[in-house]
Amino acid sequence: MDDSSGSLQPTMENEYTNDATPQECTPTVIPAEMMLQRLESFEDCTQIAQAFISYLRKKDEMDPHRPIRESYKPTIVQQYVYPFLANREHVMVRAPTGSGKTIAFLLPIIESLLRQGPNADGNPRCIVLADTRDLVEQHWKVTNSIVEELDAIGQHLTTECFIGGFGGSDRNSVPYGKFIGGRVKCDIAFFTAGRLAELLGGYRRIDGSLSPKKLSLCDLQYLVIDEADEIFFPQKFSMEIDKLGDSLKECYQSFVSVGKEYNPSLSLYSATLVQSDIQIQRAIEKLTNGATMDNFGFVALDIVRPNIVQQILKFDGFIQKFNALVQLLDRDLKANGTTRANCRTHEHYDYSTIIFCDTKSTVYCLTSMLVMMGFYVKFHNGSLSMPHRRENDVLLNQRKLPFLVTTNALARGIDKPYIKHIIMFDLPVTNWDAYTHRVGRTGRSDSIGYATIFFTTNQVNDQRRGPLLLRTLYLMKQKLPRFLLNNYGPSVFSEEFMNDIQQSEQVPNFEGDDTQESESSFISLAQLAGPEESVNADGRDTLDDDDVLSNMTTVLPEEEEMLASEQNDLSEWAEVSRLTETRPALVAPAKAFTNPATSAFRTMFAKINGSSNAIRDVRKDALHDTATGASTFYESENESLKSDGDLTTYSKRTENWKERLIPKNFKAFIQRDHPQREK
Ligand SMILES: Nc1ncnc2c1ncn2[C@@H]1O[C@H](COP(=O)(O)OP(=O)(O)OP(=O)(O)O)[C@@H](O)[C@H]1O
Repeated sequence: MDDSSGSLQPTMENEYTNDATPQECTPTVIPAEMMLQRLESFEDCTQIAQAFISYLRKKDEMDPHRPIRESYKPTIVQQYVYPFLANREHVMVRAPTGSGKTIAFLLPIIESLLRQGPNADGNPRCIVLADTRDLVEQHWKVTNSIVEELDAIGQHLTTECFIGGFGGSDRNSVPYGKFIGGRVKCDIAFFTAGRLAELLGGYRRIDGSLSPKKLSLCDLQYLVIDEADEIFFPQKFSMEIDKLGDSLKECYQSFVSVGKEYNPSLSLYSATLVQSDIQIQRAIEKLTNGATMDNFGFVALDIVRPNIVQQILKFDGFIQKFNALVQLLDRDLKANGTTRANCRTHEHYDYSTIIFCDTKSTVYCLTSMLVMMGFYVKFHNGSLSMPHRRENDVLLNQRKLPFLVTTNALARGIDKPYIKHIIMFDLPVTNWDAYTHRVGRTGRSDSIGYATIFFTTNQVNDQRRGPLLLRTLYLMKQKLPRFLLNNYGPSVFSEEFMNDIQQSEQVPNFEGDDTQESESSFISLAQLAGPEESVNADGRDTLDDDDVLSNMTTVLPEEEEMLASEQNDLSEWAEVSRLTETRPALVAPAKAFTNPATSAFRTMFAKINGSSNAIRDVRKDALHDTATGASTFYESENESLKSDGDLTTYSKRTENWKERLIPKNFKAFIQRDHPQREK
């Protein structure tokens, strides 16, 4: 035990203290007896420790960017979650991205299931739910790797993974999601929300039929919900969660009727989970047998991420953003020792980059444009078919892919080696939490990562995202750009804190520059982590439209085919528009061009093709000039939120976020000031 007085533990490497925090709160004191229970060493669960250590070592070997570890010990979140799950209690967990939440739940659950011996009826004893197919598949693969290690020491567990997305003939080629006697039979089952609801039976499918029941919850001991705040986000998976709640209630009732107890542990995880979130509270009511917040343990670590160096670049318009993107990608190629001309055939990428956009249409347009300019780039979004996702996955794992353009579909949970740079081409629109998750795709497990954030000055950013961004940077222990501080500081920080800053020569930079990596090959990117002027709206060191156009190369035929076939896959983007036969061909869904946000691209396409008439299926009223495109989009986005009646939800989320209390000294804390849950 580190502190028998039970006082707050500085559990992260973060000794920073500053009294003028945006909001003050007294962290909960950890009772001394609680501190005793944490798992300080893997060897404390001797039976299976070796399997986990061996898995972690192999994982580290796959990514040389990670720190070299002589020995392995549980991360902070793993230490504190362990006692809750070992005692099969309910727990909510908020811990930074890349801090090891997956092992935090797998370790105690696997240990407990192995200790109990074989499962007589074969129904799942643990269900793990996550928000995207990619993440569910990742959890399943991590578990299988550990199961393989366990097999080697004579310990056996079975797993199955159930996700959708394999339509038609693909379904038969999927080697998992197997049924035994028409039922789900395994120890640990992994689901997306839709597949789980479907397999619970009585779930209305798209064709109107009701699904047959293939899954029984009667042996369930653990229900794990990863990215819980996303799963419970209003209107996202509410039908699926209702279905799960109904099935659990049936079990509670049937057990009570025969005088037995049924009380599976519910555990929720996310880097942005908030205990006071009303959606979380409602979900708890649905998914437990009358449990309240008082019956939950709450493990909360702050989102400090000094190992992810974040730089904010400010722009006035869309074209400038694109110019900067091109420059950044060129620098990233240089850091990998290659150039645009050779990037398709480059042997191994030591640093891959993920570019986040807010809409599918921006993803399509950006991908098309970058391909035209000679970059080797693939795209991802929620509509992409599983075979194409798998293709991207393989390319990334083989280090063949330098750039992936995506929506939030890849924002959460994905843990890939070699992702070194995150570019946020758009800031998150509806849910600010996505910021934390997006930048968290790099800097995994204490490695160094870089994130470049594009900030466009417009009304919505001014009113909402500017302050949110400033606050988040502060909480993540990042450098605060002067322009954000001047514009939004007063609405985020106390007067006292602002005065301190104004008097200081330097903009606060809580870590200094020593977080920069020494690897010289990457220094070009690291150097960008300076002030916002590096690539900026002042025209210095940027290309103008004509430069951009002259830099374009013809789309390679196979790339064109790939884009066409991938887009043809997607029913909502089925209509593919080819702009010209003779000039550099561009393939993009016609619908993409009706989004004002992408009007800048459309204008460029028009230039390439000589005349805007060459663009088919473009609504005339959606045509904006490049300078106003982005701001019009943000205004219209605000309008559509209003007209959809979503504005209340949006502001509620925002307010909610503002209410989030971070301990005064940014130290990890654990809350356990409630009575033991009745067993
Ligand atoms: N005890 C440990 N020691 C060293 N590395 C670890 C340890 N536990 C987990 N890791 C590694 O840390 C990485 C991140 O873990 P994980 O994917 O569970 O993060 P996470 O907290 O779930 O992040 P996110 O919020 O993004 O989902 C993984 O590659 C994992 O192998």
